[in-house]
Formats: sequence, C-alpha cells, structure tokens
Amino acid sequence: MSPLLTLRDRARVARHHIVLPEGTDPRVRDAAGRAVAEGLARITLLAPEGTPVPPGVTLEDPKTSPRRNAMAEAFLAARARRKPTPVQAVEAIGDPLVWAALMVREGLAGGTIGGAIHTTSDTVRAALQIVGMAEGAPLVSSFFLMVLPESHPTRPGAGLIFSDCGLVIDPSPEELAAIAHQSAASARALLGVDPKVAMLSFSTKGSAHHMRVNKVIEAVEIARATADFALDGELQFDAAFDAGVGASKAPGSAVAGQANVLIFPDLDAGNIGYKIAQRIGGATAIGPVLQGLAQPANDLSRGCTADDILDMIAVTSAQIDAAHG
Ligand SMILES: CC(C)(COP(=O)(O)OP(=O)(O)OC[C@H]1O[C@@H](n2cnc3c(N)ncnc32)[C@H](O)[C@@H]1OP(=O)(O)O)[C@@H](O)C(=O)NCCC(=O)NCCS
Ligand SMILES: CC(=O)OP(=O)(O)O
Repeated sequence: MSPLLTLRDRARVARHHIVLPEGTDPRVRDAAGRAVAEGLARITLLAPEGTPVPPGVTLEDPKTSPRRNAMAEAFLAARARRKPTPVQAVEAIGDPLVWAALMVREGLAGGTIGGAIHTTSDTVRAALQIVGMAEGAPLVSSFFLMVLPESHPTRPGAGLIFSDCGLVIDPSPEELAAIAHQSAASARALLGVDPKVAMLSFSTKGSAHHMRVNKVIEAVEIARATADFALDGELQFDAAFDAGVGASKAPGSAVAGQANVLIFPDLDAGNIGYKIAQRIGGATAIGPVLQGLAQPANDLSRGCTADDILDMIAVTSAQIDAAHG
C-alpha cells in the first residue's frame, strides 16, 4: 500500500486536533473539510469571522477570539528571553502563524501546518520562536516525504526521505551529520523502514576533489560514529539510488543502489532536487516536514495542492503519535 494511504489510515485511528492558520486559502479550507469528512483529524481553521468553513471544521479569528489575553500572556512567556513588551505581544498574536504555534505550545492543538500562503522563512520562524527545539535536539531541520509514481521503472510507489530541502541553508559537517540522524529517525517513525542513508555529493568515493566534497566526507565520518543504521557517502545521486550504477561506482556499499534516505549537501541542492523529482519525475512531495521541534509544526510549499495538505495532516498526525510514544 502507498505510504501516504498508510499514514491516512493511521491518522483516522487517532483523529488528532490540528490547527491550520491559513484559513483564507481555498486549498486549505478544502483540505480541512476533507480531513474532517474522512475522519483524519479534528481541524481548527484560523480566518476572519464570517469566512465560510466546511461542516465540522472549527473557525477561530485571532483578531476577535476571547482567548486573546491568554494568548498574549503565552506569547510573553514563550519569548521571555527576548523580553517583548505587552504591546509587541498583542501585535504578534495577530499573526495567524504565531497564534497557531501558540495553540500547539499551550496544548490547544496537537500540531500546526502553515506555508500554503506564507514563505518557509516566515512559517519556520514562528515554529522556531514559539514551539522551540525538542530537548537535546542539536538543531531543527526539515525533510520531504517523496512518494514515487506507480509508473516508476524500478521503485514504483516507493517512499523516500529527502533532506534538508527547506530549512538549513548551508549546514556545517556537524549539522549535516545531525540532519542525517534526524532523517533516519523520521524514516523509521513515518515509513517504518530500516534507514539506508546516502550522503549526497557530486563525487562518489573520491571520484572528485573539492572542499565541498570534503564537507560531505567529514559529515559521513561524524554521522557514522553514532549511527545504528546503514549510512554511506560521499555518493552521487545515481550511485545512491540506482542498483546498477551503485554496484559499479561504489561496490560493496550497504547503501549504494538502495538508499531510502537522501541527504543533500546544502539547501540549493535539496530544494532544487526535490522540485525536479516532483515536477519532472512525477513524485508526490509532502513537506517541508520539520524535525527537531518540541512539538509538531510543519510547512508547505506555496505550490501545494489540497491533496498535499491532506497528506501533510496525516504526516503531522503520525508525528503527534510519535511525540506521545
Ligand atoms: C529558518 C530560518 C528562517 C531561520 O532564520 P534566522 O534568521 O536564524 O531566524 P531568526 O533569527 O528569526 O531565528 C529564530 C530563532 O530560531 C533559531 N534558529 C534558527 N535556525 C535554527 C535551526 N535550524 N535550528 C534551531 N534553531 C534555529 C535562532 O537562533 C532564533 O532563536 P531565538 O529567537 O530564540 O534567538 C532561515 O534558516 C531560513 O530562511 N532558511 C531558509 C528557508 C527557505 O527560504 N527555504 C526555501 C524554500 S523551502
Ligand atoms: C519548500 C519550498 O520550496 O517552499 P516554497 O515553494 O513555498 O518556496
């Protein structure tokens, strides 16, 4: 069964409460209505009073909600380190991304999903500032759950993790190693697979020499030291993904040719790479899913469809399950 159908089935069991801050967008309202009708989740939409919402969906307007005072207090607590003034707090909670993140922080919703309208920077910043990092997490990064089309010649319908395609712009070797570990854990939690992690480069096993290749080689060494999963690099994408090319370019590798977690060396490669796989390769791309946060808060591409949002609701639901053991 497709990993996305499996995730939707899992979501139906828990029917978590998820807040969608961009209730002014028709794709978001469509996905909210379908999520409720199909029993995937309970949904609160944030939008101005009077916005028409699908049956069963709760509407909340941050500008008029009776919770405004409590939310301003929650904002002051969340950002205490930065010492905002009460006036700044009232202004901040007028931003639906901030309001939704506060709902998650305060336990009023299990997760939030934005980004259909807002940029990734704005969406992620609200999550970083209000939800914050999970205890012990080295950083917050992101991944896309990529599902290959059924027509794919070698891995029809396969689920893959692509990281980081959305958040960390130019990771250091240490950060790249941490992204590999976070992504392996996400692959286990979401796809239930044994992670086979490929650290991608324009070089395979010394075929090219450059400081950018050295960064990946260093990340491989750091990540491998504590990995309880298969990890190899540096590998070009074809060597990581294609069994024949993997056998010829990286013979003996436990990952080459069978990678299911692909770690890109920087955000240029990751963001461009996932969009090529989606728009030319026909893969379904669900993300950016954030990893390393204290509670689930996820982003979308502004090019997303209502179906993508529905799938992100299912992914967020699985993260809520994972967070509660
Ligand atoms: C995510 C992003 C906005 C963070 O940028 P930033 O300039 O560090 O943002 P801020 O300074 O407002 O940081 C907010 C907080 O998060 C922290 N932070 C930033 N990046 C972090 C990360 N990867 N992990 C953990 N914390 C992080 C900051 O230290 C800061 O903490 P503080 O406010 O408590 O001091 C930035 O990395 C970015 O724009 N990434 C690219 C997004 C993008 O355009 N993607 C392409 C399309 S998907
Ligand atoms: C993830 C991403 O690229 O987001 P957007 O398309 O909104 O820039």
